[in-house]
Amino acid sequence: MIRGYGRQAVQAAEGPALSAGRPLMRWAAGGVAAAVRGELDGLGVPRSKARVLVLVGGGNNGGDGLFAAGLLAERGVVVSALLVREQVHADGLAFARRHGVRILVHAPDGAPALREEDSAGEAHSPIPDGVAWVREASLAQVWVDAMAGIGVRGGLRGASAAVVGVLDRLRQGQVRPARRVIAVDTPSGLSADGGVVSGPVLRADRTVTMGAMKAGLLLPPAAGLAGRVEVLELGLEPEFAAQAALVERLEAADVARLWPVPGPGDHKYTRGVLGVVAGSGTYPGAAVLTVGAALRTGCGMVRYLSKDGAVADRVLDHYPETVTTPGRVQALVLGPGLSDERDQDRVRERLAEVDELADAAGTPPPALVYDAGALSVLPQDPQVNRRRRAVLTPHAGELAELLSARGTPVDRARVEADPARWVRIAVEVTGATVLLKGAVTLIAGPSQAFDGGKGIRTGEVGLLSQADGSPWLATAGSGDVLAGILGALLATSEAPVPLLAAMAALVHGRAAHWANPGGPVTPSDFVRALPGTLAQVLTLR
Ligand SMILES: NC(=O)C1=CN([C@@H]2O[C@H](COP(=O)(O)OP(=O)(O)OC[C@H]3O[C@@H](n4cnc5c(N)ncnc54)[C@H](O)[C@@H]3O)[C@@H](O)[C@H]2O)[C@@H](O)CC1
Ligand SMILES: [K+]
Repeated sequence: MIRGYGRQAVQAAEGPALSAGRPLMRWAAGGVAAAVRGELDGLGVPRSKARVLVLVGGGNNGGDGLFAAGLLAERGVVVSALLVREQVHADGLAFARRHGVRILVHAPDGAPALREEDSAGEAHSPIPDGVAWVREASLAQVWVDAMAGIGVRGGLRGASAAVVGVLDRLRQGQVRPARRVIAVDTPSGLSADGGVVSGPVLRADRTVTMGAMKAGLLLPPAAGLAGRVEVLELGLEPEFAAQAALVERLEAADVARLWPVPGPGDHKYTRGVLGVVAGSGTYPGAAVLTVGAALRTGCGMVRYLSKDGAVADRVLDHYPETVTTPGRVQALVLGPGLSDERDQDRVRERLAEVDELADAAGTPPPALVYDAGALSVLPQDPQVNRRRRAVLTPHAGELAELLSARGTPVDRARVEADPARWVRIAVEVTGATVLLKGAVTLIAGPSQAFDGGKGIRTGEVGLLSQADGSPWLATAGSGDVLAGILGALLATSEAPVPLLAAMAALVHGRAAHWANPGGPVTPSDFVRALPGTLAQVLTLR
């Protein structure tokens, strides 16, 4: 489980360590310098030709950058530090100077002039705007962004913002992409607390974050600017364990631990039966994908309940193990491949039938996945949805539509600008668990949905963020597969619904990768890859 912390928690965790005199900044700088050396090696740059530009802000983030600059220069790398503030970390600056880092000073906010220090760091010779540091930037194979970390307030302004603008233009104009950007702690300008991007940010290839993962690095859209994120723990694990996280992310080992693996005493009914109401004359393939995904995720039985004979025949052609007679189910997937009003009537009818069967047997009504065409038939009463373990699987556009139809007007762009906020609002408005699909999938659930669950002490935060799939996953039919995986999990496990949704997202993303690592995949490919993916994940149990 990866836990993402906000600024307050980081400060609370670091405070005692700093008071105890632990040299956190030196360790942090050591990690940054190692990451820079790793990137230079990856680019095949010999140490004698290596050039690095470090962007230095006025706080401790800049301090990390200055110490890292000194450590690199000590090893023979040509390092320039561009100070975007007049006052920077004094010890860091002294250290950098001592090791021969070239110091360039950006003038105060807004002013165009730049100056360069002489080797003693005393006399400053004015130099024309854009000459020294832009030349250095274009020569450097690695840029290190240490302008601001968790101490940033609002979007980048002044010299920092201007520097990002220049570097972005420089990067765009270059044919040769052989350069890496490493962000220190966070890409400067991003908040540790959330995923909103409120100003210019230098997109990083890699972020070395200090002490623990920051919530903002797990949340879109900010997460998309951080590149590969690695945590430098700095021995602060016990301190962070005592802090509250803002968001969580399941890893494969968590999924393995939580997965409903059948025991010797199980039979098809104890394992769980899933009903599927999906597919139509217009989109028959959705039924095949949803049923296939559910079967290959593993449940006792899948009942295909849509009463469209032609679609049912197609499903049976692909999966003869599908049962097409009505009967009791523990979970129901509603909506993939359904679109018009007639389809929605069908959803209501099938749901009523299934509920009647459960009622007659005195068993709880099935848990529900509302996907695509079924989102519009979700009951208005949040209590109803909460009670019956309902989960919605919209993308941003569908979420905006759903909220707008329920008296909370919002459009797709606003959802995409702050999905963590809107997914929580959607939980409040609907009472359901909401899985918001995207490059990063966010899951939020009503607090009750996290309760109990066989002593599972994960998922307490109420917000989960999964980034398991590659952009190749964004293809028609991908959501039908996710709905099938999730349905199978809901039918077979009583774990808290948000955890099941996060598990489904992880397995979905991994199966797509497993089907064809690094290349294009079709949903049919990743349905086929599901059993192998799961077997691999379960080795971590
Ligand atoms: N607390 C600690 O001892 C440790 C902190 N570390 C580093 O210290 C950082 C936190 O340091 P600080 O609290 O000093 O804060 P930061 O250095 O993250 O941010 C403060 C700096 O950003 C500038 N700034 C703030 N908002 C801005 C805006 N909108 N536009 C432009 N500039 C802006 C400030 O003027 C100041 O120069 C962490 O992110 C991490 O990199 C590490 O050295 C590990 C140990
Ligand atoms: K930074």
